[in-house]
Amino acid sequence: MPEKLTNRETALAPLIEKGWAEVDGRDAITKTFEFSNFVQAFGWMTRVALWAEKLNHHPEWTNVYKSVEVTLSTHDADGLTELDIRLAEKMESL
Ligand SMILES: C[C@H](O)[C@H](O)[C@H]1CNC2=NC(N)=NC(=O)C2=N1
Repeated sequence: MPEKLTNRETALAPLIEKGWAEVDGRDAITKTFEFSNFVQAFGWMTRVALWAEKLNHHPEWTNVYKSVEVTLSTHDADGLTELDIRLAEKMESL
């Protein structure tokens, strides 16, 4: 069972700088990624999906044309854990 973040502010700071935001009323983070077209957006989702499966940690996300709105939280912990930080960092690097 993953543990909730203890170093919350420190762990979130680099992601906030990259455009992630805390979700109101829920222990989760969100970011909308914008791409140049649908194929770029869906290609990125495909790469993220393979990593999500490898990490056994899955995003909540919605794709509309060339934008992907992502919310990350750990359902098993009912809040943010290190897994959300790792998946967010992976999303930034792909
Ligand atoms: C059984 C399996 O390990 C769990 O259900 C995993 C799968 N992916 C998951 N993804 C997310 N975001 N939160 C979880 O708690 C979670 N749990």
